[in-house]
Amino acid sequence: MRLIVREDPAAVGDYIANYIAKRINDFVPTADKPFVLGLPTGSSPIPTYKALIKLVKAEKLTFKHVVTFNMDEYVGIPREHPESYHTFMFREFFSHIDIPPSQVNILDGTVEDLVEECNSYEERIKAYGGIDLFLGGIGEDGHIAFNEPGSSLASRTRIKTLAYDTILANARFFKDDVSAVPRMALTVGVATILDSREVIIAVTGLRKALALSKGIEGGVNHLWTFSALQLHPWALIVVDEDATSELRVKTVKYFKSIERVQDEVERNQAQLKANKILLKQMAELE
Ligand SMILES: N[C@@H]1[C@@H](O)[C@H](O)[C@@H](COP(=O)(O)O)O[C@@H]1O
Repeated sequence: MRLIVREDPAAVGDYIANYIAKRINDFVPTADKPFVLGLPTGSSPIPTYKALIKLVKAEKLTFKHVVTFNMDEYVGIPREHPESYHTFMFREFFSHIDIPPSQVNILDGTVEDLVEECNSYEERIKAYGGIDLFLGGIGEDGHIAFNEPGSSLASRTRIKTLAYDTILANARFFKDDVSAVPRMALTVGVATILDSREVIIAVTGLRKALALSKGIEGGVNHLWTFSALQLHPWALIVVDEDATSELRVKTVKYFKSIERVQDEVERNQAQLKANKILLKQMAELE
């Protein structure tokens, strides 16, 4: 696991957007071999979406050959509802980039057979060869997607009853009317996320500080489902300064030193490469 600390949510968004853009561009996706990207809703990924939109508008990135799978969706509110995750994704992201809507996958919480919807979602992910990179956020209680405290760490896409904490936290999107917040959701499981080749989590703000420390400094624990990422070989957590408030100074220093050393290694490698090119040019001149 790596932890990257940036000053504020905007800097977190820029870092993640550039990281994702590099991954997609290096992958060189085609129609036959698309890049498969997992995506979240919530306020945490908004700066990332804004920065990705800028990259697309500057023609430094295209989503033409990217297929997306969203983490979750409420049960029982229509897709057109202003607070459905379907509406959120098109409003905040998809309608501003060049992704063909047919390449967007979002769970449908309005179908009659919800179990079948969840099972076929897993099948669709498998049919694409799995998710290359899953971007996520976390709840204040450390949940990832809608894997509420106590969720199985081996869980797959399924129906979940929301925790009261989550209902209260999400009431802000429903004019603070707690009774209007759906009680259930469809969500990818912890194991679905762990299966992806790479996971990036954005954590910003003081209210996420306790969850961040539990997830990073505590053990793997189903009460803080985000902590399961400790089992992932390629997990990157990108946070702002406020979110580090509950971490030990030593933890923050440790992860900052890793980034510093890595930057040094990359600089040295770039210098070595430049030296080699120079030597080759000199040899050709002789
Ligand atoms: N299902 C979503 C999660 O995927 C998201 O991570 C969380 C945090 O949202 P925010 O980023 O707005 O704090 O909200 C919901 O519970």
